[in-house]
Amino acid sequence: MEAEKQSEWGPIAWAHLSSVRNQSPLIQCITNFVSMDLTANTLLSAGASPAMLHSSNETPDFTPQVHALYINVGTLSDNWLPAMKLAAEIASKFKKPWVLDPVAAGASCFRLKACLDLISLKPTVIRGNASEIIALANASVGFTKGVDSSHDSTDAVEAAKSLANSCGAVVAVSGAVDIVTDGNRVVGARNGVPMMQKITATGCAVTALIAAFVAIDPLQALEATASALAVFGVAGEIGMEMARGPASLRMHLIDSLHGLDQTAVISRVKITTS
Ligand SMILES: Nc1ncnc2c1ncn2[C@@H]1O[C@H](COP(=O)(O)OP(=O)(O)OP(=O)(O)O)[C@@H](O)[C@H]1O
Ligand SMILES: Cc1ncsc1CCO
Ligand SMILES: [Mg+2]
Repeated sequence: MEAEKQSEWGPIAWAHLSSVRNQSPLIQCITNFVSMDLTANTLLSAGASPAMLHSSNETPDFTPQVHALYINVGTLSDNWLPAMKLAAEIASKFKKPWVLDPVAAGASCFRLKACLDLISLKPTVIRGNASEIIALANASVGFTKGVDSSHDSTDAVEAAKSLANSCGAVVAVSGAVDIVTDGNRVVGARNGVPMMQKITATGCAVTALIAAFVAIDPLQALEATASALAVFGVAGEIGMEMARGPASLRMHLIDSLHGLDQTAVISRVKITTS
């Protein structure tokens, strides 16, 4: 599923979604309380199988069985961090892809250090908003308005490349244009609608979708990540045609993701290589 031309991205995204539907990868999610419902429903709608298991007592048995691990620090607390680190270590040991959502990375020293420690455990993909990626690349607090971004994704291209080069992960920055880089190649996905920012945890949910796409194509994490972001954006666009506001968009986005067909994906996916 190597991508060279813009016109090839629609079929690439469709191939990823089809594989997720056919293979139904098991995704362990250690995620925040706000996002659990939307995240699990997003994965189910896409055809994946979510499991919100986070106890360090069961991770040694469970993590080796999963197809990918998703870690999100949104409602981080002292006792969850060791469980996150243990799961990441086991995922790496068993060569399972794992994906990090560094929610509000720049909000506090505790959160920034937790994210940097997790990054040292070699995530396959990191997906954040622009302020989160800038905070990580600079290893400094600030740059953020809590969990929301105070930057555009295009402000974070160099930060994303620098972070990708320093840690070896594919780095994605969400926004009006979703940017994905492995430190060398940079692609932009232009799907989605601004109203998606008005539903809490859409970022968390799309990071889980990235984990499902990477689960079925772990050797091409950049292609899988860009495809997941574009597919989620297409579901948002189609959902917006029926929505009256954020609450109904949440419902229609999930319905649209479940119902996406080949024609819609191939005709709507807007990914460009810069
Ligand atoms: N202006 C925009 N136009 C189109 N789509 C957007 C826009 N801003 C964000 N999105 C989409 O909304 C989703 C969430 O991205 P966002 O950057 O808001 O994440 P986030 O800040 O991490 O969210 P959260 O913390 O609530 O999970 C992504 O799929 C992204 O592509
Ligand atoms: C609002 C909120 N606070 C911590 S996590 C979260 C969900 C969006 O990131
Ligand atoms: Mg977020």
